[in-house]
Amino acid sequence: MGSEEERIAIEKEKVLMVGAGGIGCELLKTLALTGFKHIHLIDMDTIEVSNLNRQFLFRKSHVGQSKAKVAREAVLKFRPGVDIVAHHGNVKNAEFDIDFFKQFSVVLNGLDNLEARRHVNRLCLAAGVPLVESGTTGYLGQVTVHINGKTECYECQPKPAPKSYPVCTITSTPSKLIHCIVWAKELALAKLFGDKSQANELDVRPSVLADAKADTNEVGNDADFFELRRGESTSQFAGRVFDRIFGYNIETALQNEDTWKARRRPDPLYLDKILPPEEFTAEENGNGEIENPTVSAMVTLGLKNPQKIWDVQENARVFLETIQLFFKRRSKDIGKLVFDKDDQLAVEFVTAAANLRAHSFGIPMQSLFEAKGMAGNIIHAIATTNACIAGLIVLEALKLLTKRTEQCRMTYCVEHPTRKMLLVPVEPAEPNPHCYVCSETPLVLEVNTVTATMRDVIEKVLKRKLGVDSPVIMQGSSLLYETGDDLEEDMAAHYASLLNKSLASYPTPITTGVVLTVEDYHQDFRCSLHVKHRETFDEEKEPDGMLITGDIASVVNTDDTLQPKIVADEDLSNKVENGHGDDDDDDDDMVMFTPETLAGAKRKLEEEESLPVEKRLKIEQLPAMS
Ligand SMILES: Nc1ncnc2c1ncn2[C@@H]1O[C@H](COP(=O)(O)OP(=O)(O)OP(=O)(O)O)[C@@H](O)[C@H]1O
Ligand SMILES: [Zn+2]
Repeated sequence: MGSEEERIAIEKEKVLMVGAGGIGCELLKTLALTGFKHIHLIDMDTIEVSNLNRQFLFRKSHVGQSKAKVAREAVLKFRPGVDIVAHHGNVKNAEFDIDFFKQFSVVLNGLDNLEARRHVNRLCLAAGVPLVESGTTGYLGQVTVHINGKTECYECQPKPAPKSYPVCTITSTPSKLIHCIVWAKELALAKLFGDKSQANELDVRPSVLADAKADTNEVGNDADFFELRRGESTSQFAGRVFDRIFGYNIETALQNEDTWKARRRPDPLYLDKILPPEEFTAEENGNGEIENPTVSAMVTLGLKNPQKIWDVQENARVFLETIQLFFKRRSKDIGKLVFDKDDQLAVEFVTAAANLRAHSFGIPMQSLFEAKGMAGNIIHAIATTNACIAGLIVLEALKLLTKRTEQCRMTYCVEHPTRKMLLVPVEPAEPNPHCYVCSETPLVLEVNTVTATMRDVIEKVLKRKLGVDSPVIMQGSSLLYETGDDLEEDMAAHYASLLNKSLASYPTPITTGVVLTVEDYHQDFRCSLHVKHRETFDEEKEPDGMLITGDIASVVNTDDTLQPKIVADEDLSNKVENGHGDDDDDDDDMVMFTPETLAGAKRKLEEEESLPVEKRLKIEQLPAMS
C-alpha cells in the first residue's frame, strides 16, 4: 500500500482513459483495484469476437456493444463504488475539447493509432494536463510520460513510419512474400472490387509490347478487361482474370530481358496447366444469389485449417472461388471494397493471389493465418504485455498525481532481458525546442506553386503529415480557408471555389517567400509554413509533389494509402516473416524512416552504463501499435 498522500490522490483526482481495448481493459481494472474513484473512459468502438481473447472485460454476449459502456459495467460488478463515466465516441469529436480535458488531473492513453495519439497529445498540451502514453506490439511495449514544458511531448521525436517499397518492386520484381501481399491487397483486390476511379498499376505493361499485342487483338488493351462481361459467367470471368494477371502479364514482363539479367525469371501460370478444365469452365451465371457478408471460400471449398499452407491447386481454387463469391454474394461491395483484415473473403482472396504470384516468382508461399497477419500488419497481441503496461501506466499516473514528476520514467518492455531487465526505465527527455507541435518552430513547404492546389496542401500536408483536423489557413491577416459546421453558406462556397486553384493563382499569389499560418482551434494547434517554389519532384521519393522540411523531426507520414508509392508496415511484417523485428537489409526496400533519425533522441538511461547503441535504437524504435 502506498503513502497517505497517494491514497488521497487516488481517491480524489479525476483521470481520463482513452481507449478500452487490449491495454484499456487492463488499465480500467487496475485503476479500479488501485482505488481510483473518478474515471472517464472514451472509446469509439464496439466489441468484436476477435477482441474476446484478451479484452477480458468483454464476453461473447457483448459483441456489437460499446466497449466503453461494457467495460464500465464489468468493472462496476467488482468495484461498485467507482464513479466511471463511459463515452462511446471518437476522442476527436468536438465535445472532447480543451475544456473537457481540463477537468482531469492526468490523461492515460490506451490507443492503437498515431492519429488519435497525436490529437490527444495536442489537447493535453493545450489543457496543461500531463499525458501517460502507451503501446504494445506482441512482447514489446512502452509507457511514456509527457508533461507540458518539462518533458518532450508525444510529437517531439519521430515515430516509426510505414516502410515503403518502390512501385516497381511491387508491380514487377517482388522478392519477398510481403511484396506479393501488398500487390494482392493494393492492386489485385482494388482493381477487381475497389473504387474504379482510383489509379491502379496492376495491368501496366511496357507500351511497345502492349501495342504489339493490341495490333493482333490477341488480348486487347481494353480498359474494361477487369469487368464482368455481358453473358459471361463469374467462373469464366475469374478464369480470364487468372490467366491475365498470373500468365499473360508475367509473360509480357519476361520479354523485357534487362529486368531479368540478374534476377530469377518468373514462371507464367495458366489455369489449364493447374486445374482440370471442368473446374473453371462452368457456364452458370450465379448473379442475383442472396447477399451474404460472411461468405467464405474456405467453407465452400472445405478447406478447414487456416494454418496449413495451400498448394498451388488449392490457391488457384480459392482465387477463383473468392472472385465468384464476391460477384454472387457480395455484389453490393463491388466498386467500393477496401481491404480489411477482418473481412474473411478479402483475406482469402489476398492470400491466394499473393501465394500464386509468390509461386510464380519462386518465393515460398504462406498459410492464410500468416498472410492475414502480414496483410493486416498484425502482430498477435499478448495479454500479459498489456497487463504489464497497464500496471506501469498506473505507477506513472501515481507519480504525476503526487507531484513526484522527477521520478517519472519512460519504460520499455523488451522481449529479451537487457542487463537482466525486461522492463527498461529511461529518464524522459526534455522538450525538443524544434518540435513544431510544442514549440513555435516554423516549417518550410517546398511545392510547385504553379501546379499544386490548396486542396493538395490541405490533404497531403496539413491533414496527413501534420495531423491537423480542421485547418484554418491565413496569409497575413487574410483568411484563405476554414472549415466548420457554423460556416456561412456563401463563405463555404467561396472557400470551396478556391480549393482547386493553384497556389500561384490565388488573388495574392502564394509562392516563394509567402508565410501561411495554419491553425486548428480544436487542437489549439498553430504553426507557420514558409512557402518555397520548386519546379520538380522525384516521383518515387516525393510522390506528394511537395516536401515539408525545417525542424520537423516528428513530421511523419501517417497515411497508409498506397498511391502512388506502395507502403506497408514492414516493421511489423518483418516480425511475422522472420519471427523478430530486425530489418533484413534488403536494399530493394525504400525506408522513409531510418535509425539515424532516431540516433539524435536524447533519452538517458537510468543507470550510468549505457546500453549498446544497437540495443538503444531498438528500444527507441519499438512501434507502439495497439
Ligand atoms: N480516435 C479514437 N477515439 C476513441 N477510441 C479510439 C480511437 N482510436 C482508437 N480507439 C480505441 O482504442 C482501442 C485500442 O485497442 P486495441 O489496440 O486493443 O485495438 P482493438 O481494435 O481492440 O483490437 P485489434 O485492433 O487488435 O483487433 C480500441 O478499442 C479503439 O476503439
Ligand atoms: Zn513536442
